[in-house]
Amino acid sequence: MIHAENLSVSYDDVDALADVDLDVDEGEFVTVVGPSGCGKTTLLRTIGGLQEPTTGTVTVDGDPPEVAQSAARLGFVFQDHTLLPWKSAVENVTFLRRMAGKDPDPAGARDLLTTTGLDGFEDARPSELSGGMKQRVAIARAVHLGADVLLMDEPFGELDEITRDEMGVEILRLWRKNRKTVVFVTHSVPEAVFLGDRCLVVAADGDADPAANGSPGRIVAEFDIDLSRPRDESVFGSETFGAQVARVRGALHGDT
Ligand SMILES: Nc1ncnc2c1ncn2[C@@H]1O[C@H](COP(=O)(O)OP(=O)(O)OP(=O)(O)O)[C@@H](O)[C@H]1O
Repeated sequence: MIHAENLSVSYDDVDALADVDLDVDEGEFVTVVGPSGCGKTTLLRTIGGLQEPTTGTVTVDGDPPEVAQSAARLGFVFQDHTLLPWKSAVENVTFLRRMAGKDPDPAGARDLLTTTGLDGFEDARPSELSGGMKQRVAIARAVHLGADVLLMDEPFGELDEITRDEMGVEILRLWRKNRKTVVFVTHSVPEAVFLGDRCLVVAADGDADPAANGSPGRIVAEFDIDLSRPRDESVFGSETFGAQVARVRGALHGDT
């Protein structure tokens, strides 16, 4: 579904990403974990057609990302939820479909808001919602758009740990139901392991030494996550989960 080959991205004086080869299958949930500044957002933006690669190519279902984006086949969920403050939750959810020229389907949007735990808040404005609730609206909006691919950049980064765990369970439930292809960027190793079929570790040389900089991020390790599905909070206490988290942490610290 997503294919990237020999991808590198440089900004004016920063080499952000290099040598990325990546294939994500249809319906797969891939997580990307790595330290701050290693190029995770750059990777996601490049897959989404928001950033031009310096070298290499990316395709989404065989098309350039810009084509996939304009056909509303890509949905984005970012850390700052970018809801329209003057619109209600349900209007925010229907907005992108309307913009894409699709039937806005408010009844479907209301169902989706119920599924994401926002029953009774469909007509509330963003200012009346907590951070977690706003993020649920943003996720419902991306799913409602009907995109095949969801690109999520630290969507739970601003949330407290308990809400974050709940949102993880929620997103897996939605994913099971809608079977999207997901690329999910996070700083959190446990989150990356809990959510993913596969976890990519991105790091740059010198990440262990924050004073060193200048080298681009690369995919330095990749793990198939060996945890059965469906997964819920009970997974967190399991030995297998702990072992997988340790393996990913090891790779982040350069122990591969
Ligand atoms: N528009 C830009 N112009 C110049 N440099 C940029 C730009 N966007 C990102 N960078 C630089 O590229 C590198 C990678 O940034 P990126 O945001 O992709 O990393 P990240 O892993 O997502 O970081 P974080 O986890 O903190 O969000 C960093 O050195 C960053 O400062």
